[in-house]
Amino acid sequence: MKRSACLIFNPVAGQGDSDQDLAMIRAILEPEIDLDIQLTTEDSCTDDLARQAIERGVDLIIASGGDGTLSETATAVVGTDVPFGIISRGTANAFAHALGIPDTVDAACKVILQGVTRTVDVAYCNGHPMVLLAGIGFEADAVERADREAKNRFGILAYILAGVQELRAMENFDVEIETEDKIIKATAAAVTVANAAPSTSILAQGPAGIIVDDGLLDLTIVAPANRASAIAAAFHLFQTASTGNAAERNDIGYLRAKQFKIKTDPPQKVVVDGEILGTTPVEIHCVPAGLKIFVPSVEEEKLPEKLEGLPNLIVEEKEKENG
Ligand SMILES: Nc1ncnc2c1ncn2[C@@H]1O[C@H](COP(=O)(O)OP(=O)(O)OP(=O)(O)O)[C@@H](O)[C@H]1O
Repeated sequence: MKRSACLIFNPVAGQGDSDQDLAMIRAILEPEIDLDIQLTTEDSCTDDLARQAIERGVDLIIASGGDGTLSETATAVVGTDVPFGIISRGTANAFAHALGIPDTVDAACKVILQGVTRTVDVAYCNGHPMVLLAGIGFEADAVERADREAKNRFGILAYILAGVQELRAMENFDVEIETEDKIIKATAAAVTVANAAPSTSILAQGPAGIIVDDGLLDLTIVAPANRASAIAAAFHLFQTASTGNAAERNDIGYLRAKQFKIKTDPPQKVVVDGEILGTTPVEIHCVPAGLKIFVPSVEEEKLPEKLEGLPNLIVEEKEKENG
């Protein structure tokens, strides 16, 4: 019997041709999966569409759109044991990048068909499910500035432009961070708590590598003294993300914990998985193994290899051993 899935599809996400994207998704998935296609509208509650489908007993939930659609759908799937498929068609595609899922429609569909799942941690921020990260201060303002119209016109540039604008108006705030075993007070320009993060979320990159199934959250504090230091700190974080070495500057701090209570003076905006959630204070705690997602099978990853050009080269493929 075919598996059943609810496909939640945002027809206005990203800059691609959504009719063509939907046709491709149907062509790849429908031979093996019965699709109940739900198109989102400007005012539809995407999470409710997913919740109702789960109540109807669908085998999987698939979301296709930008990070907004994916994060709203994820809130309904968290804690349900229903596997979640991601077909990313947005601007930044942070979900796909953070979770190691391809960001092209056909490759993402193939991952779902392969059926390999992985259980990852999630978190709750003031009771709201969070798969990626919470940004307090700087990042929150940058997200608010990258509006729909700008994203349509400039794509990923909209986020960068918004970030640069924000950098000019950077203001520090006092922060108190309480974990399960300590209280930290400092001055900061941005505080980011990540469960998972793509390397482009540079403000989350204090620690070397964020692990999505370790039962812990990674907090990064960025506290540059002036605009020049802010740019240098941003560049340093960009490097930590690309090299895998932890940050070493004095104006960057990081720690891991199961939970964080964060207060700021003055109150700061909070963005969770790309959407403005409200303002500080926040309480964020990790829920180990809270979400089951489709991921590429390990065999699919091409191991680095270069043999061409060796003298007298012969390569024979062996038959695959069982197990
Ligand atoms: N049919 C629709 N018409 C207009 N707006 C819609 C429609 N469906 C969803 N939306 C709006 O799209 C927003 C979510 O967009 P989403 O994040 O999926 O795409 P995006 O903005 O292109 O991606 P990214 O966040 O990566 O830039 C929601 O705010 C929702 O109100």
